[in-house]
Amino acid sequence: MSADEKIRLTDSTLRDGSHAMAHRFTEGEVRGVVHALDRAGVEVIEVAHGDGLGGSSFNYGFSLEDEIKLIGAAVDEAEQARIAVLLLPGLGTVEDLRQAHGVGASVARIATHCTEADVSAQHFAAARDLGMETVGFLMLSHRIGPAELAAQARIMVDAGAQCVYVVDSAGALVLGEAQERVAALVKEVGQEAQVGFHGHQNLSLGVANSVLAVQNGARQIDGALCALGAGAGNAPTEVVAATFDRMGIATGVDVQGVMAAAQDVVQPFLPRLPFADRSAITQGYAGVYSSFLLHAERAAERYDVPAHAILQKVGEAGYVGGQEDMIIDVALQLAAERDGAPAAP
Ligand SMILES: C[C@H](O)CC(=O)C(=O)O
Ligand SMILES: [Mn+2]
Repeated sequence: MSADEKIRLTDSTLRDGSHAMAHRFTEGEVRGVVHALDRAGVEVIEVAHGDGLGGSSFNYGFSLEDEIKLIGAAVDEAEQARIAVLLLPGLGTVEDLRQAHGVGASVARIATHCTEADVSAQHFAAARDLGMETVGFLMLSHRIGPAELAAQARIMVDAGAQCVYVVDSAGALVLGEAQERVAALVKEVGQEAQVGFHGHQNLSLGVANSVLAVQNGARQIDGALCALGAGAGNAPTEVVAATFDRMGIATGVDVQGVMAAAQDVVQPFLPRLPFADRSAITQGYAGVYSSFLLHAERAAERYDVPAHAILQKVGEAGYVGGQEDMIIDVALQLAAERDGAPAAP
């Protein structure tokens, strides 16, 4: 990496943080966060339902406010930052992408399970036709090895992705595991596209893994203010910015500005600070999708079984995003075992 090369930080407080907020962001909160991040020099700010465009539903949780309205408000508030949206093919549609683009979103992040990059082709093509910048998101990247993951990144780049992310959705990658995956992607697609890293804090390694990602060639890194994100949260943007600055890794971000944004803008509206409690640690330990946390907590309360026990079983079963209903199934099985009833077939 040359000394004048900058690492681009994308802040996902207003998208991944939507999980931790049970998708209850108000327009005022969105405007406040975008204003602070934009003035601090963060180049890309992601805004959407936690599960991406079209996520507001019974299965994933209803948004308080219409996401297209929130995206439009973010665009209106930003002076230099570009507004990104996330889209999971099958959950969000090309029409959702058009609407987001229509109100000014200019970066399309298309997310698939790490083995299913092929379902993203139509969405990358649509995003490129709209003139949007394209980013691929390989979720639950710990589930497959570096070579297989690089092959999936190749599919996304051939479909039109300009950057592909190693997405540690479960916060399960431990240091070298993150590093190897990033290096494999850089080797496979580095001539044509950038590589990014999206870390979660379930094992408290989001920041360390982000540093290793940069040292292995990643050029885009995600964070969220106050770590606001699913599970124990994301790598905190303000900590990533401060750490990178200490290491001489240029981001163009004003460290004092993002620290102030976290403490003065985000912290006051948080229902709870993201925290590596037993459930969130279990997510990292057992490799569970971070956004399953609130679903597991609700099922735990309803069926009077521990959330961490549900998450452990969910990890053993290998469920992926979109299988939120299986959390109820697992909770019912645990309740039946507790009551001495025969387990369901
Ligand atoms: C839809 C997920 O929340 C995307 C993400 O941020 C992750 O997998 O991590
Ligand atoms: Mn995430």
